[in-house]
Amino acid sequence: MHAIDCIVSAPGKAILHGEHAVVHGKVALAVSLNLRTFLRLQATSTSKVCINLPNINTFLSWDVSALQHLLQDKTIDHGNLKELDADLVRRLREFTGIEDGSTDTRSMAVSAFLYIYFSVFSKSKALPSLTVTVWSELPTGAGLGSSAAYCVCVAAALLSTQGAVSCPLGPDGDTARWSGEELEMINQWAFQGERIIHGNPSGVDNAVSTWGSILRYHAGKITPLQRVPTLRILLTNTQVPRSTKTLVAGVKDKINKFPSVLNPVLESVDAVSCMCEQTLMEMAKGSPTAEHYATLEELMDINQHHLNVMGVGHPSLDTLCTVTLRRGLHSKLTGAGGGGCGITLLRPDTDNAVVQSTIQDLKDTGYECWETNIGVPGIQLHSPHSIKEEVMNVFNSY
Ligand SMILES: Nc1ncnc2c1ncn2[C@@H]1O[C@H](COP(=O)(O)OP(=O)(O)O)[C@@H](O)[C@H]1O
Ligand SMILES: C[C@@](O)(CCOP(=O)(O)O)CC(=O)O
Ligand SMILES: [Mg+2]
Repeated sequence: MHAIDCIVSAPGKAILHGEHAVVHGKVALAVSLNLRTFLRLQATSTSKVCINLPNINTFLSWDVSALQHLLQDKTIDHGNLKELDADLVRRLREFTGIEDGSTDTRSMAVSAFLYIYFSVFSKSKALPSLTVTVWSELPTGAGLGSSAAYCVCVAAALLSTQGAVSCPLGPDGDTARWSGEELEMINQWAFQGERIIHGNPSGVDNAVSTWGSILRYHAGKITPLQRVPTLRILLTNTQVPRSTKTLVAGVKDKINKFPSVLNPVLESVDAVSCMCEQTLMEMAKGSPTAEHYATLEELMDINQHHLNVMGVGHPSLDTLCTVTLRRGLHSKLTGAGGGGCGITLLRPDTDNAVVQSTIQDLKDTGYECWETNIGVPGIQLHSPHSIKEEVMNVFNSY
């Protein structure tokens, strides 16, 4: 089979409320971020599948014939996106030598790519020869959904090149989006990749990366928030590395150990998400008041305490909260926690001098910090001339 060239990009996300609780069926609110992952797929005639992942210093290739061998006598149930195909996972492990439960960056990225590649192309007569290069503006493993943006890009590019979804870019178009039905398919395949990387993902990250904007996510149900006030958010990366898979597993262990203690905490997080949603809707209807912002700030403080109770806090995140509170600003971790990133809510009238001093305080602590834009579009298809020079330069160096 001959693949078709394409370039796609998908955004990262910040979870306003509900991380971890969402894995256990509670409500989460999440927003897309203006930091994107870009993927270029090139059809080749080298009889090889090559992946270039410069963010994680991984450059690998396999002979298509060896990959074809792995699929021998294997039937893949394409309709079953409810769970991972355990036999395919086992074959992949044997082929790559990656151990079960591995949480190292390279193993997870390679396994997720190969899993989606095999599943998508196993229907085709022959596996295609191609080169995939992925480069991201997102920090990897820092709570901003880089794994989901990666999986959404891989799923969209492979499904497009296979023909399972269209290539909606016209001859003169710069960027294009897929139909709702096609996005649903991309999202489901990306979720399979997230299962490899997160172990037991809720699906909120891949949903935001696929659809973009601001979403309420509850037990697989995705509801875009129609009207929200403009939110100003400061993002801080504590630079403390952590693994989502390990943190998610740790919360599950705690719930199993102390169900009567942890279940009410999850219920309370659910209430925080719902109250935040309600407040945002009220703010969008009329003119937002200082009281509305005070409520949003208090909810952030409460949820940060919940997350500490779940065991996903970190001294670096405590420092973030303390440093920002000295300037009157409220913060919480975002994503899986254990280090990684936090968000700080700014009011529309927060003085620029206060913002700049806070950013400086956090930089002095050794953190990266910047004001971000939220609510950007989800997965997109790009023409090569619409891609930023910086990204094209990365692509062209492989
Ligand atoms: N640009 C990228 N290139 C290759 N792998 C990536 C990229 N972005 C994310 N990943 C994969 O996702 C993993 C990080 O996922 P995770 O621990 O869920 O953190 P987060 O999603 O918060 O960034 C990395 O270890 C890697 O396997
Ligand atoms: C902790 C969790 O709620 C979000 C994880 O986000 P991230 O991988 O840390 O960006 C897990 C999930 O929803 O699958
Ligand atoms: Mg992730």
